[in-house]
Amino acid sequence: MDRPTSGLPVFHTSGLTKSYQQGEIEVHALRGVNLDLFSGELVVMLGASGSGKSTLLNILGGLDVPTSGEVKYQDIDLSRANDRELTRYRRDYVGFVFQFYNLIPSLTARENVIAVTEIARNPMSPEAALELVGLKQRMDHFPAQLSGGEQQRVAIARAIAKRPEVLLCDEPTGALDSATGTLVLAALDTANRETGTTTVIITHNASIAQMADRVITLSDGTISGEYRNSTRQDPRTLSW
Ligand SMILES: Nc1ncnc2c1ncn2[C@@H]1O[C@H](COP(=O)(O)OP(=O)(O)OP(=O)(O)O)[C@@H](O)[C@H]1O
Repeated sequence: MDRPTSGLPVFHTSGLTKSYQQGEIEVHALRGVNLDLFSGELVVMLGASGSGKSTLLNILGGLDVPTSGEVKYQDIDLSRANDRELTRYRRDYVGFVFQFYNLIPSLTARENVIAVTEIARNPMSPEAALELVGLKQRMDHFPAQLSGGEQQRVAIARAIAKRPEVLLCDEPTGALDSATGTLVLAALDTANRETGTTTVIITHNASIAQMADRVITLSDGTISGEYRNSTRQDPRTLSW
């Protein structure tokens, strides 16, 4: 079933630009992005390599700041926030999932999640987070005893255990084969449905788009396309 989103934008960007100086050359990673993201929706962001996807995600997540333009999370102005405010924003509101899982090798799956829940304001239990991603039976395994897909699901459990308002995923299946990637996408789908966390997944892979409420395409630093799926497809039924 397609889950309606609330209609309230949680993120608002207008005229967002980001440039990097590389020696003599100025690289324009974002060239004026106008975007609203709505509470609870699952957005897939597509685009060729170099189109600006990671740059945009990093700005939404408070890991980077724009060169010009506006970016707001609710009433928090991320374009004007200082380092301390951005750190607090990330800690209190944002979960990240990256292509590489960044788990601590000497800690079990459960302990990797506990490392986050111990410092969160209103966490779910580590066991509940691991169960949500289908790893109930693997909680006491170390990363080296888990497959790539299982490690990524631990990383998702770690990201959602603090009940973030926003879950930002940069190529979460980039290092995985399609069967394993499907389980990771299913974990993200379940986490979004069950926790209501606004979710953005960036990918090169257009076949993932059918699992989204909304699909946004970036080309050359701007939004070149946007559509809403009439129904969200279960990622387990996607072929890619
Ligand atoms: N820290 C940086 N310094 C200089 N240039 C950068 C930096 N980060 C990104 N860029 C440049 O900005 C442009 C957009 O990069 P970005 O990583 O956002 O694209 P992307 O769509 O996520 O690409 P990919 O799919 O390959 O990860 C690219 O030309 C990239 O080389």
